Amino acid sequence: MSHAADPMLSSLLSRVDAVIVDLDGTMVDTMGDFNEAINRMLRELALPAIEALHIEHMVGKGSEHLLRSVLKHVLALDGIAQDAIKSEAYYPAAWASYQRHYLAINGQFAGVYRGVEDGLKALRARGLRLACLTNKPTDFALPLLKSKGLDGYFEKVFGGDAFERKKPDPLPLLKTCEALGTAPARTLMLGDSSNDAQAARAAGCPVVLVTYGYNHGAPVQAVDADGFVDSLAQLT
Ligand SMILES: O=C(O)COP(=O)(O)O
Ligand SMILES: [Mg+2]
Repeated sequence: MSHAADPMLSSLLSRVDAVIVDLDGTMVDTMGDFNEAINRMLRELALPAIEALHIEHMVGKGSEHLLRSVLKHVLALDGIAQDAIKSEAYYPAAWASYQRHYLAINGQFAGVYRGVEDGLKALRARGLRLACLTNKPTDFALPLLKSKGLDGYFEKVFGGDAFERKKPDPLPLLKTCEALGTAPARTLMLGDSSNDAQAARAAGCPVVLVTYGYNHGAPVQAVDADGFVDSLAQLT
């Protein structure tokens, strides 16, 4: 599908040397993987199942945060101190089980969004350097990118465990710019959620968000960003 060139996007792309691309909700629709791995883990721990819709609102701040939110939800906890202790008691077993199940199904219930490969090819054709920066653990991200044929586009891939803090903290973006050797002001963040946008703003990177990903159940257009695209193909 061809898209009319967007003057705002063209101007933005002409002012950057590199693009940092988010993974979940931006390149790959991983909700099926999250749903499958989480519910296999819950079954193993004899806990109640959770619906995909609830999971979608919990994705974005890394797997540790996701699991803590899931445990709190299925244990129907209300946040008092006693509940935190109860939820934490499940956490080590939940984390071990979740990792095992996620790695076993990684990519099987996930698909690359339409327009992603065309968009990445176009960015490379402009001579832009590409890095993937996700809050997903690096050990989940690397095999996923490979199985979806996306690994070859990126010079660097950093997961949520690569640095001391995750997005929305600016640190992972600043470290990625450092690894690419590019100035933050000339490095575009391409993501799907407020985590990506807040991290980009704080790092001094321009930011464009896709409109189809996971933004904690909130409308992404309300997030402070430099632009929005319905498909990465709009970057062509
Ligand atoms: O795993 C997550 O929490 C989200 O990952 P993302 O940073 O690629 O969107
Ligand atoms: Mg994302």
